[in-house]
Amino acid sequence: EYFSSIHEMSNVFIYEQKMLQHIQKFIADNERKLDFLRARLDEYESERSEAQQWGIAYFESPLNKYLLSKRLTVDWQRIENLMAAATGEKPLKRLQRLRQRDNMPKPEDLTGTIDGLLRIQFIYRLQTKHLAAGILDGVAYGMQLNAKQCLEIGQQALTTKYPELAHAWLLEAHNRLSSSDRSKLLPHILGQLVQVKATLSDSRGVNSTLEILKELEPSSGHHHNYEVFLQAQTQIDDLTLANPFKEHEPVPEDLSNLSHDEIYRYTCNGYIKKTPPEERNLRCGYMSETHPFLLLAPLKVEELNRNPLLVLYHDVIYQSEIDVLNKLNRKRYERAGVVINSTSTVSKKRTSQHIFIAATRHKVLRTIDQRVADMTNLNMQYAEDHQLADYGIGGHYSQHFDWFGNSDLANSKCDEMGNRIATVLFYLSDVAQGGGTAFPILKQLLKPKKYAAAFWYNLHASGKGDWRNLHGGCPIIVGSKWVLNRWIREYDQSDLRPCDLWDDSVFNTS
Ligand SMILES: O=C(O)CCC(=O)C(=O)O
Ligand SMILES: [Fe+2]
Repeated sequence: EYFSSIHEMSNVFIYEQKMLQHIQKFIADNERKLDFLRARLDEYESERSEAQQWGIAYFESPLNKYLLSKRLTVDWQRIENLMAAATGEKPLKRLQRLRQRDNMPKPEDLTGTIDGLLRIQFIYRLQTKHLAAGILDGVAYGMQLNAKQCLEIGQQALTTKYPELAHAWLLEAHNRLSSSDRSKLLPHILGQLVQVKATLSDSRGVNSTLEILKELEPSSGHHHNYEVFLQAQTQIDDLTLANPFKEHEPVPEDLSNLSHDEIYRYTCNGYIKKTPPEERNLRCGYMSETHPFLLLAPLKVEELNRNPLLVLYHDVIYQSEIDVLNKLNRKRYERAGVVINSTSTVSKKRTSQHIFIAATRHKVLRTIDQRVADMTNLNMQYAEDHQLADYGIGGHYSQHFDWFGNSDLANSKCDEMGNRIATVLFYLSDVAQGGGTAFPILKQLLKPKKYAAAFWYNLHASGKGDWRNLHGGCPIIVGSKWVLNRWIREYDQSDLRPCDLWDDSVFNTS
């Protein structure tokens, strides 16, 4: 979807360093040329002023005649050639080549970046004035956005689906106007505000604004005087102060009656969570019951939900194993980069990158699977390939079920291995801010914790998909996220998780 992987960003950051060197070369080449031309200018001027002192007698000397004719032929020709020559072509070509590289951000990546930022702002209810001041969810990053950048974000918020955020960004652009960009940007801000009003079906103050905008148009013949600007200025206040509104909708008092999108959002941002009485019965401790080996090496397990079961195992993957996964990941990734050369494919890969690796590829993958078998008491012979996923800034995976529904069944995704009975999700990295795994119906938000793994069943004992395990990866605010999915299939689990006609979903009403 967009330019987001930290790996790619650091690559193009290095290219930018080279691009700076090419500008330096370009400037140096041109300066040398200008220095040469300046020297000739001085030289010819002094020769001419000498000639002028001589007067007409100057031309009587054959030597002077020679000098003048030489100048006007050979020397001036050289100067003409030099002036006509494209100087700095080489650094320019090199610069262009760098900018044409596949992994350079394209215009659609820029809009994607802004979309990601708006999604983060919307989901985590971040305030525009904080974002513009470089504060992300309470953490200050020591940078500021200028009026023009705020205007650009506001414009895009309007074309996407966030008119309230557009409004807030346009006001922020207005607050951040400097005296030098005021005359240029103010009309744009006002024009966009009028469109926001139209989107919000609020016509108050729109007509008078349109009149002012007409006055501000360069073609209107009016000189841009201070008066009109003052009017425009107060118009912004009229447009907004008269109609104060919130950039984020108020949090509903009753969070139990919302759409899937909304409960997911309120779980990501922490408004939906278990109450202390709901948490009271959950256990936490060392698990040693599933496998004899675990009596020797018990696993630290935290129960996050009882029915349906959702648990988090701590410290169940090692750094040495993550290092191997990283190598396997990188190799595959580079190869994919060579095969895929159409731009859209490249930009799609940037959302969050998923790759599947067969357990046969490396011993470590089989060791991990043995541990998963101990953790889940399930048979790993019928599991899908290991799936590694990378998320960058703003990267997310909206709410979904891991089990296959009827349409997937029809597509025969659910082959002889059956449906996905359970999921084990390993966190291979910490995430600085955001990026939790949200289970809105279970009211749980799992913060990625490196070396930990979440485990849950996707199916009821009857084999029917359990919709209570609706979940998703919340957008990353700061940092990147790397996970490993183990999807375990139904086939051959009957000894371990006996099939049952009994369907526990009937106890859950909604
Ligand atoms: O990244 C996450 O937190 C969730 C990932 C997930 O649900 C999936 O890959 O199916
Ligand atoms: Fe999932």
